[in-house]
Amino acid sequence: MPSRTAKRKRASVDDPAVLDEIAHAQNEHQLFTAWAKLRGVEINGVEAKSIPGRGVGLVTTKTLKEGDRIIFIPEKAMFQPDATLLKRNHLTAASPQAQLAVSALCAFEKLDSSFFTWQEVLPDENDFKASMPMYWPRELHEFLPPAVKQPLTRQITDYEKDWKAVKELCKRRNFPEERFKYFWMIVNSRSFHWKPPQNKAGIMVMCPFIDYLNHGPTGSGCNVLQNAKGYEVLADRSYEVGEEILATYGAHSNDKLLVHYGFMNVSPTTGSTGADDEIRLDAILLHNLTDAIKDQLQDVGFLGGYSLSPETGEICFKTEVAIRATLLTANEWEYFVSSGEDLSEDRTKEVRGLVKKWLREYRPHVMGLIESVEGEGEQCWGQARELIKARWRQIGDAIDKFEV
Ligand SMILES: C[S@@+](CC[C@H](N)C(=O)[O-])C[C@H]1O[C@@H](n2cnc3c(N)ncnc32)[C@H](O)[C@@H]1O
Repeated sequence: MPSRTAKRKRASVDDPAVLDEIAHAQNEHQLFTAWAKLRGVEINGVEAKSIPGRGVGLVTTKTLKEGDRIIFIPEKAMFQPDATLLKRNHLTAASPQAQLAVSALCAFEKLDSSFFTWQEVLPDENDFKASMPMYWPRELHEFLPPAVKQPLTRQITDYEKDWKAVKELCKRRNFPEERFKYFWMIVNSRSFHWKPPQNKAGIMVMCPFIDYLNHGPTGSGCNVLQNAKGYEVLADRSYEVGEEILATYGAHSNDKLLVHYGFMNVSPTTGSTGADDEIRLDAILLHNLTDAIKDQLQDVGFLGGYSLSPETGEICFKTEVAIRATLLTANEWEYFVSSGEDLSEDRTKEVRGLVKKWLREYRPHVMGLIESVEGEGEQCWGQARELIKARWRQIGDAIDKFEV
């Protein structure tokens, strides 16, 4: 039988401790934390705090041991798509993101919304305009590296399809497109996948409080696990008081982090962009490969998807294959494709030498782009311009560091 203390951990509407927290809340984050507890969220030893350059994040208020449960979000505390609304408006076939975004829009924007306290701690449209490429004007998109443009184009296509699906409902309820777009972006940057028990279909949900967790690269985040009752966050190591707790959103490159979350991973001490980052080489390689070689690569599924790790200086296997296609005989090349090894002597140096030559030839283009982002045009969209320049500088640094 669970002990009384264990039972008391979950707050109820008349929990005096939580009511006291509400009465003494000094800011919107403390109020929201108490509100989340009333919805059933369990919080152990962390609080929401401003983190320079990261908005708000979760910081420990006591020492924690590895494996300690820091947060628990029961299913009932999650914000889920509104099945009735979706059915009535024939939106059950819309994308999971559209379903959750339009449900959140309708629930959060109601005059008597019970989500007001949550809304108060979410980023606003201006935050998104400053950081999310989807919000930037098309003229600025032109300056983005190709590896950012690619997921951005996909994101815009997905968004447009979702807007088309919900447009009628939004019109009927007098929600301008900007409000749907805002909730679409909220869902994009802070939702979770939830697989309800009893084999029901998986859905996208929003989880109050857990969505304060900022991202850390692979290996630096706490453990966010799903069980039959909800989501829990466990300490991945021991923590001292005042440390930020991170979660890993995925092993994403800075290109993807920028498009989907509006930031890039950079170590404040070393400037390193971390082991998850990669510099895409497609634009460079595809510019230099002949059409015949491209056809050859296409046949074996190796056309595109080339990358360089800025952390280790390694080039990916696809790049190795593509460059070897220009250097080896058909027999030697096929042997490498199937075994990952050179048939006779090791050609790695030659391969890297050619990559270095092509990277050097591309370098002035990087400089030129940094200068043109700075140059002409109005100086509005300042933060957007800084982000674009920062990514080009990271690409430039990786090129400069590349050794044969
Ligand atoms: C799930 S929310 C995390 C909470 C958020 N910081 C806030 O203030 O509400 C995700 C957003 O947090 C910010 N973020 C997360 N991790 C970050 C990091 N490592 N560096 C900078 N910003 C980060 C980005 O704006 C991202 O879109």
